[in-house]
Amino acid sequence: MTNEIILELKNIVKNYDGKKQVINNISLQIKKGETIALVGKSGCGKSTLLNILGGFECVTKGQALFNGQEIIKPTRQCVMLMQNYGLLPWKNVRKNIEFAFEGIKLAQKEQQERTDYYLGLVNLTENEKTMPNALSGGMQQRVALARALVMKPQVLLFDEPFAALDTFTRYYLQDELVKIKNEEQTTMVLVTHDIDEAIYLADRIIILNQNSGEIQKEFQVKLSIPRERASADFQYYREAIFKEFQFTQEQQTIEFNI
Ligand SMILES: Nc1ncnc2c1ncn2[C@@H]1O[C@H](COP(=O)(O)OP(=O)(O)OP(=O)(O)O)[C@@H](O)[C@H]1O
Repeated sequence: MTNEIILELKNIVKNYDGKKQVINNISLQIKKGETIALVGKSGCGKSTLLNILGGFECVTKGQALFNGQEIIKPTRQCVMLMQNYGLLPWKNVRKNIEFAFEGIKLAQKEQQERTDYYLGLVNLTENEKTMPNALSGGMQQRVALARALVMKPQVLLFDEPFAALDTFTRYYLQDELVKIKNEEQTTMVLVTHDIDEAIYLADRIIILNQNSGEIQKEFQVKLSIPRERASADFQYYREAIFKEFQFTQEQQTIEFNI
């Protein structure tokens, strides 16, 4: 991670159709190479914040900047990976990855080399001719990851990337992300409901508050990489984050006593 700021939110406010503010005066600076996890209860605005960073939503007030420039539309420098992978079912793995080169001028040789490299990085070299419907969910997500990486983006945005996968596939893909982070120094912002995933991957965890639309708390995760899920230090962060959620629960009115 460097000290250079790559993404910056300056006092942003977001409301849809003039309704309640989903995001209320959030400011955030993200450094080049940093991994940020956005967590919070359902509806607190995590995806909205990610969509603003990706250029899919505009802010109502304030500024969202990428390398100092206002974010106005999605670009190949800041790529979003969705939960549903978005693969083209009629193209094999290799062709799905190469699809990323559509519309850009890049020498054939460079396209081939990049595709080979990232197929290897996500461990899919042997499956390059396989069609998406013959791949497991985890493999499909790895294809989507490789397709994003061949563009050599500066930022990867993930909206609950592994939520649909079983626990062990999720662990495996989390390790893939750690590997990519080490090898590519890509800045990553991920929305997740999984506290362990946040602690395992992030340099910083941002908890958004559902009621106020503000940042409720920030945790700097000062654990060395690779992280040990069963370690006492890991548990320390789990407890601290769970406490944060319980704390807000105590503020709510209890509707049922069973
Ligand atoms: N395009 C939209 N138009 C109107 N309202 C929207 C739109 N997108 C999101 N919202 C509303 O904004 C609020 C925040 O939604 P958002 O999807 O950002 O939350 P989230 O924290 O990602 O939720 P979840 O964890 O359930 O995915 C919700 O109340 C949602 O209904």
